[in-house]
Amino acid sequence: MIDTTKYSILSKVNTPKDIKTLNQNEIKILCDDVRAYLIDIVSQVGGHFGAGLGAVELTVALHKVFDTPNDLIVFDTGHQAYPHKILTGRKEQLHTIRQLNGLSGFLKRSESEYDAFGAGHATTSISAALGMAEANKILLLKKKVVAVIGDGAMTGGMAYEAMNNAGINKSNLIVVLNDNRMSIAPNVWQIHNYFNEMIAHPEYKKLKDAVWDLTGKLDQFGDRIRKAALRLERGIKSVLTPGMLFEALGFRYFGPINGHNVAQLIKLFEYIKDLNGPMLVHILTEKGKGYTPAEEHSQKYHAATPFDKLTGKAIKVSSSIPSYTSIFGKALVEIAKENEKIVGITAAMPDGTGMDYLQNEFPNRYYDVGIAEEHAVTFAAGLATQGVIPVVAIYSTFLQRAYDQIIHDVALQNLHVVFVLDRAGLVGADGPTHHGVFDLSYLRVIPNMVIMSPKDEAELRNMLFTAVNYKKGPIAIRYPRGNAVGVELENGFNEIEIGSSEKIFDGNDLAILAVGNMVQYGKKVYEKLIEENISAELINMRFIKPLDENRLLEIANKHKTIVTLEENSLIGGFGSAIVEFFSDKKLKNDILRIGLPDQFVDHGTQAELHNILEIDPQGIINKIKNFINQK
Ligand SMILES: Cc1ncc(C[n+]2csc(CCOP(=O)(O)OP(=O)(O)O)c2C)c(N)n1
Ligand SMILES: CC(=O)[C@@H](O)[C@H](O)COP(=O)(O)O
Ligand SMILES: [Mg+2]
Repeated sequence: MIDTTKYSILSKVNTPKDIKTLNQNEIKILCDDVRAYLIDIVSQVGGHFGAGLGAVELTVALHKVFDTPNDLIVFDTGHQAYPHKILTGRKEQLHTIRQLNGLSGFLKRSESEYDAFGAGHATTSISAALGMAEANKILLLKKKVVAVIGDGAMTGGMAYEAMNNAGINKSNLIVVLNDNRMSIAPNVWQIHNYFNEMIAHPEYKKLKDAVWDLTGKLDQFGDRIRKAALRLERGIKSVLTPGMLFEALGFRYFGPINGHNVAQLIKLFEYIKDLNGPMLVHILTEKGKGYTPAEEHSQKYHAATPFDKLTGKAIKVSSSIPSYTSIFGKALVEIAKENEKIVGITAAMPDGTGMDYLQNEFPNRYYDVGIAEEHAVTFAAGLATQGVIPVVAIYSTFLQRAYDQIIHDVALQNLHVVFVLDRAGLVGADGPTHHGVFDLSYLRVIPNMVIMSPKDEAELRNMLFTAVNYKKGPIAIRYPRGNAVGVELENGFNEIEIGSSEKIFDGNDLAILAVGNMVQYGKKVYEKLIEENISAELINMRFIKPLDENRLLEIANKHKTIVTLEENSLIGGFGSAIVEFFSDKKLKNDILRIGLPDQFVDHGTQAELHNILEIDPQGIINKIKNFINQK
């Protein structure tokens, strides 16, 4: 908890109405206070960092000029909204952010009337804001609507779908493009290259200088001509800069302007807020602005664990057990060394997915397509038609974006695409927008799809090797966020027979069928039940599709009670597959499905959430005992 009274102006600001009365100098101090407070809090509790630092002046200017919450500000993605939370009545709670029962790490309508639209996934803001702008027309409302979107989120196709629609409708909508040239990693936005080439182009420079010299010679007309020339230069720039792209989509383009000059931002927003039609304000900012380590290493400080404010060094020592992500990244390089047909694809998440290992080793076999998951999948399908083996690494939650592409472009054509779903299961602090809890359900219904989940990092390596060599169609591997188990890794790889399972422990009283990381909980449950003289046969099913049917028939004959364990929604997940199998075979066993309920799960640590949802060992045991004792 930080005492906010030490911030001279922020201590007097609780909601945007308190900003309206501040003068220009107090506004500047408020920006410094918000930045300092953000650094204080995130250094203590961790969270998203660089983006918020880069959005301080923008956020202050927006709440200064617009009448929020009546006027609507729609932040894209939401990780940059900590300054927004500080200025909209939540500064005292900021230290609870992303913690159980604390503030959400993103925008959440149920958390605040100032959060016009929920966020978490990128590139939704313009579409949502356009909906609000059109609602204004239909309901004869007078609300101003502003979308705030980063250059990374602008690599998502939905942004152009929305802008096209806004242009056609001539909607009253302001889009602020917060351009810091960064996504999480350096951004892959071709517009940046165009912009750089144009401004750097000698012809552009000659033209600009010629105009400037000309006005110098006509100095008897003094500044009037120079000002006209400046307008001309701006006109040329807006033709030659990204402005042309947005102007073509029907947006009036303003910029690029300095996104850290709060006075200039206020002046511009005051000038445009009552104009009609779609407008785009292009601001240039620095991710991590105001905190040197975050300015110098903005990819590293995109999100931070608690750190020493003076040195920037992380306080928590990381575990010696490797993450599943790093195991995947290293294994992919090992396998790619022996198979030149393999390429890796990420949707703007190279280090989050571990694809950065391939990027470093084989840069010309690595693709960062931007925040464009839909494109990533169909791009992979195109590669696969030519015999290339694409490994598409996309978080479980973000792969939801590309559902039709998986069905229509990959599975229907039975193309060999390897899907690697990191962050499968409950991810923890990022909460319901990021939990990867539906992939077993959404993939299992797709014909031709093979789905497997490793019990530990050694099995992950072999599953990746198996998937790359499968060749008969689409195949997916899913594993959780965080550290693996800490088992010994073998040298090389062993292919796993598709649809095969593995007996971990024998037992006579009941059978536990587990997939993925839940096998580890199954082991703990086995050990605790043995202490109570209950012997549970534990099977690592490995494949959610196809199922090991021979194993299931053997289990059905041997045990009356069967328990399934998965970290996925129970609806349509692994347990559902087992129930379907037993029903189709007219088998009369008692089946207890343990997994995630039909609800959105809030944020907290993974352990806290497992405990609350009773999918941790003790919760599983309680459920098994209750089930066995049921009449
Ligand atoms: C659909 C989707 N894919 C990936 C992500 C992961 N992600 C979160 S923030 C981010 C980069 C956003 O870059 P930008 O919009 O430029 O914002 P900045 O962090 O630079 O302020 C990415 C890729 C996401 N939130 N949503
Ligand atoms: C805002 C966003 O979507 C990403 O920053 C995400 O929070 C990353 O998740 P991990 O921390 O699990 O990589
Ligand atoms: Mg950016």
